[in-house]
Amino acid sequence: MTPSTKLRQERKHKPKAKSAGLYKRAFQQAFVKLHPRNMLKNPVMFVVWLGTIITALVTIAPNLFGATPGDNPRLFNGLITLILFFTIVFANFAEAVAEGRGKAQADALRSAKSDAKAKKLLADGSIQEVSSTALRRGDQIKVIAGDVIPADGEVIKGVASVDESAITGESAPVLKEPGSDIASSVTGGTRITSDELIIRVTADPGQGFIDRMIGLVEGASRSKTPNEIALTVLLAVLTQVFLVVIATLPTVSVYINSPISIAVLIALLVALIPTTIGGLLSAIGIAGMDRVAQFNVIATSGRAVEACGDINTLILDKTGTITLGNRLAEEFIPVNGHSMEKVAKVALESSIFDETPEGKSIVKLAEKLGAKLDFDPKQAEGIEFSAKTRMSGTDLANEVQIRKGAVDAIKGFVRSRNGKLTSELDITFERISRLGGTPLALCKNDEIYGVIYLKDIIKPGIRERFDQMRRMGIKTIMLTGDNRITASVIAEEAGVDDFIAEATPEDKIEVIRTEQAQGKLVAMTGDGTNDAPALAQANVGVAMNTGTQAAKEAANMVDLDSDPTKLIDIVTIGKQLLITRGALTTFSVANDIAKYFAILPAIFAGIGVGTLNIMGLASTQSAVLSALIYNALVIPALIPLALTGVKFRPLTADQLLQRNIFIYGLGGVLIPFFAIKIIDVLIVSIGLA
Ligand SMILES: Nc1ncnc2c1ncn2[C@@H]1O[C@H](COP(=O)(O)OP(=O)(O)OP(=O)(O)O)[C@@H](O)[C@H]1O
Ligand SMILES: [K+]
Ligand SMILES: [Mg+2]
Repeated sequence: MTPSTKLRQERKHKPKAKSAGLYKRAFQQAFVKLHPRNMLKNPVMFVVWLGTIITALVTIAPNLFGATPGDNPRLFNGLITLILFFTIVFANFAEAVAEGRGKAQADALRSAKSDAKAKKLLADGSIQEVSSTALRRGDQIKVIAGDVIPADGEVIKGVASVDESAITGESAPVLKEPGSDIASSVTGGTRITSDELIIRVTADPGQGFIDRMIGLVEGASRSKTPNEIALTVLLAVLTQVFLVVIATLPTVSVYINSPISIAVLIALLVALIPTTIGGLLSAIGIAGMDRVAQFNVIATSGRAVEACGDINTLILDKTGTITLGNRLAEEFIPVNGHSMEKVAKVALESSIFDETPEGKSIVKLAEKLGAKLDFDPKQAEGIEFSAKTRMSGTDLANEVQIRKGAVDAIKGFVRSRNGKLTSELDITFERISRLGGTPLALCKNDEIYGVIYLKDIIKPGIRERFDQMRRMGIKTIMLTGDNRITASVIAEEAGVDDFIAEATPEDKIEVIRTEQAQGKLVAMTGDGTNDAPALAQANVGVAMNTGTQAAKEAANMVDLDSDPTKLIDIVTIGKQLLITRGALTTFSVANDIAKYFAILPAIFAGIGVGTLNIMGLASTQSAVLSALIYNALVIPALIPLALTGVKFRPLTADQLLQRNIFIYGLGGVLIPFFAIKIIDVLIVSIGLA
């Protein structure tokens, strides 16, 4: 099995045998994590950790803090110590399982990485073999067929095919060549399968794409997100409040002449502080990033995944996102009395240097119609398409300028040369646009020859996805460089909430800023260098892996499959992460009510307040033990939910909140009543209390 197929399988489905090993390792890790330095990171569990030490002490010396009530304090204190210890181990286990899934992925990635030798080009043109770790940004290297590309870089010379399956899992080779934004970027760890390339290194060792991916999936650079920090602080405050309340109990108990043992006090404290969510919190966060990775999306931070859950506005471009994107020339429509032969010839001339799919399809259609070049391309110059000019074309030696592009752009070009504009052009433009196609006007100097009809198809099922977004309360905006009519037809058909046509790269940032100024969180997906500023401006920017280096660096997520509609899945995962955290917090806090009623009678046992024992538990000791055992077991019981997330439904945030408070709040109050009662019956029957 090659590393890449291995990686791919890892991503798509995890074999069962592997997960057995994963749990075993996680269990070992759970004990390693008992180190106080690690425990200090989690205030709630640290309190349990301190409690365990104290109960261990009073197991050895029951009268350490004064005489203890009860028949066999050693056994009782020993049992509490054991249960508390496992409460911590279970919490550590949850985190270790979540981390372990990432580690398995990182191992697969590492096997795709090579420490191969690199052929470095020296200033005098000679080649020196160096270790790939010796390469620096700006170095030039040579790779030949069969080599693993030793570093991330940009092709400056040569044309070759590269197998990128180590990253994308897609085995079809990709053509790499200089110049074109997209095709010129290569990733270290991928393999060149034909010819040779000269590459300028763009990343220092350890900073490359695969290195970053490994770091991310391993959680090395996973820092707590603002939401997570806020919740940790809240849980710490809650813990402190309970600590103060319980610290006052001994005074009260002396006053009412009902002495309470230190072990019972600690048991009550641990039962009341939010150990369930405290124990599962980091596992939930790690699992969120992991789920995004399962979708073949690399998030640069947990914060980015989380931000997805709060997104109000989703900005998508038209071509390739809402439509299939293989915008191909369907037809040439002559205007101003020109013949089809003439139009096909000018169309061919306009596109011989155009490497975009649009350009290549125009050449193909023109050649099919019999068009031939009557000049030497070496004597001509290609004018590359840019999103700003919305035109491309060819300049001939004799000052002849051939252009094709957005109709208003070409009209501007012809007008500036005092050319004549006719209504025939406008009619054709409108007819194509109404079909949802993209019309490109075609001109040679000041003369318009015809219109090229670029046909594109809306992706199947996209309408349903936008409906789903709407139900979640997310507004969708289509942003396109195309004309208003085409944009409105596609927007209508696809069912987006709003659209903006004839958008320049500057407009894209402006749209995002406007939304953000209204307090909205914006997600956007894009692939071009001209999308980079907008990707950086958006709260969540998802770059396509096929996109340019600039786009990938500006974004906070990279989609390895380059499927722009995945933004919709990522938003779902982000939402799910926030919902899961909220649901388990609700459940954790609601649990306290039952645990409180279970332990309370034990506190006041000395004054015989039997009526407080509403759960009818066997004895004060069995009540304390049952509540604590439940408290410990609920953590591993909820690990699967913490890792896979609460099932997601496309509802608005308010509807979801109500629903979850109902399910996890009410469930959280009721479940422990039954569970603690059952545990009580069990431990009495085996004679533990
Ligand atoms: N190769 C090309 N040559 C000339 N003109 C082009 C070419 N490709 C696109 N155009 C014109 O430029 C306009 C803007 O194209 P561009 O690809 O920048 O759109 P965009 O802003 O990325 O939006 P979208 O991808 O949603 O269409 C197109 O609508 C078309 O009229
Ligand atoms: K608790
Ligand atoms: Mg585009």
